Amino acid sequence: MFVKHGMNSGFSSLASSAVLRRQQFLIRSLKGYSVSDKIRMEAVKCLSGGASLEANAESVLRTITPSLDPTRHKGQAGKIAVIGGCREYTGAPYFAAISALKIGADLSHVFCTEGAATVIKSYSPELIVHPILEESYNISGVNDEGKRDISKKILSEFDKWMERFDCLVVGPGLGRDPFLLECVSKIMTRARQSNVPIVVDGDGLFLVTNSIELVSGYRLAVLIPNVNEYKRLVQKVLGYDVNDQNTHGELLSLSKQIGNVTILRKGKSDLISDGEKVQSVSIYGSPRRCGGQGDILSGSVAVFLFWARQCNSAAERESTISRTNPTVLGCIAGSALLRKAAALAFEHKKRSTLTTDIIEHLGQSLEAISPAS
Ligand SMILES: NC(=O)C1=CN([C@@H]2O[C@H](COP(=O)(O)OP(=O)(O)OC[C@H]3O[C@@H](n4cnc5c(N)ncnc54)[C@H](O)[C@@H]3O)[C@@H](O)[C@H]2O)[C@@H](O)CC1
Ligand SMILES: Nc1ncnc2c1ncn2[C@@H]1O[C@H](COP(=O)(O)OP(=O)(O)OP(=O)(O)O)[C@@H](O)[C@H]1O
Ligand SMILES: [Mg+2]
Repeated sequence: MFVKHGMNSGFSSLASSAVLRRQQFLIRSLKGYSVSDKIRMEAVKCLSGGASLEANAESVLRTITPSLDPTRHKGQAGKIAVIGGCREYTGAPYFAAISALKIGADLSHVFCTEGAATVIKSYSPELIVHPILEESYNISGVNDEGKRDISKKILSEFDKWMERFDCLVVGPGLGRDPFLLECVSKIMTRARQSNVPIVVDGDGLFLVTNSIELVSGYRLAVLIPNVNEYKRLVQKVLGYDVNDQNTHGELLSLSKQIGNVTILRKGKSDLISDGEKVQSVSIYGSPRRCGGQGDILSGSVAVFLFWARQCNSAAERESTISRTNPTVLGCIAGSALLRKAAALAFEHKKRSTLTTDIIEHLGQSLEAISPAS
C-alpha cells in the first residue's frame, strides 16, 4: 500500500517517524530486561506500524458488566436507542437493537421510517419502534416550508424521548437520503447538547464524514468504521489514502484530528483509539463475513459504554481499567463479546453461520465471563 503524497504527506511521515522512534525505544528498553522472545517479536512487529497493545478484554468485560442486583429497577441496566431503518434496510437496526437487549440492556428503541417500522416490529415484540423519520421520496410534493415543519415535528418527537436514553446508535440501516440525514444531524446535535453518548456506524458514518463537526471534540462519541467507512474518513479528515504500513499512527492521528473521539477500526484485529494510545482486540472470531456483524457490534458497544460509565461513577473499577476512557472500554468489551459469540456460532453452523446465529450466542458468551449468579 502506498501513501499518496497529498497535502498531508509531510505530517504523515512526521507521525510515522515519531511512532518509529517510540518503537525503537521500546525495543531498547526491552533489551534491558530479560523479556521473552515473543514479547520482543511483538515489539519488532511495531516497526511495521501493525502492532498495538492487546487489550485485556475479558478483564474489561468482567469488570464493567453489572451484577443482576434485585434492588435495581427497569431501565438501570440501560436504555438504548438506534436511529436507523429505511426503505432498503430493516435488518441492520434490528440487529443492533436486539443485540443491546440480548447483552442485558432493559429497553431498546428504534427510530426509523414508517415503512421500516412495521417490518422491524414484526421481527420482534421486544423492541420499541418509533416511525418518525421521513425520506425525500415520501414528501416529494411538499414545499420548503412544509419540509421545515416536518423536520421540526421529527425533532420534537425525538425530544420527548431523548433524555431517557443512555446511549444512541446512529446509522445502522439509516440510508443516505439527504432530507433524512439532515433531520438526523439535528437529532445528533440535540443529543450532544444533552451529553448523551453517540455510537456512529454504517450510514451515520457517511453523514459524519461529510459533516465532521457533528462529532468533532465530543468525547462521548464513538465511530465504528468498517474498511470502506475508514477509508472515506481518513481521506476526508487526514487528506490522504489509508496507509497500511502505519495503522497505529494513522488511527492516533485520525482520532486526535477529530478532537479525541474514540474510533474502533474494524478488521482482522479490531483497533481502538481515543487519540492517546491504540489497543487491539484480536480474539479469534469467525471466518464468515456475513453482513450484520458490525450492527451487533454497534448495539453492544452502546450498552458496554453505558456500563463502563456507570462503573466509573461508582468507582467500582480495577485501577488500570479505571484510568481508561469508558468509550474505549465499551469498544473493547463489544468487540471481544462479538468475536466470542461469532466463534461459538461458527462452531455450530460453519458455512451457514448468519448474524442471527451470532446474536443467539451473545448471552452464552457473556455468561462464560461474567456469570449471572
Ligand atoms: N440486513 C441489513 O439490513 C444490513 C444493512 N446494512 C446497512 O447497509 C448500509 C451500507 O453498509 P455497507 O457496510 O454495505 O457499506 P460499505 O460502504 O461498507 O459497503 C459498500 C460496498 O463495499 C463492499 N465492502 C464491504 N466490506 C468490504 C471489505 N472489507 N473490502 C472490500 N469491500 C468491501 C460491500 O460489498 C459493498 O458493496 C448501512 O446502513 C448498513 O448499516 C449492513 O449493516 C449489513 C446488514
Ligand atoms: N478479517 C476479519 N477477521 C476476523 N474478524 C473480522 C474481520 N473483519 C471483520 N471482523 C469482525 O467482524 C466485525 C464486523 O466487522 P465488519 O467489517 O464486517 O463490519 P461491517 O462491514 O460494518 O458489518 P455490517 O455488515 O454489519 O455493516 C468486527 O467487529 C470484527 O471483529
Ligand atoms: Mg456496518
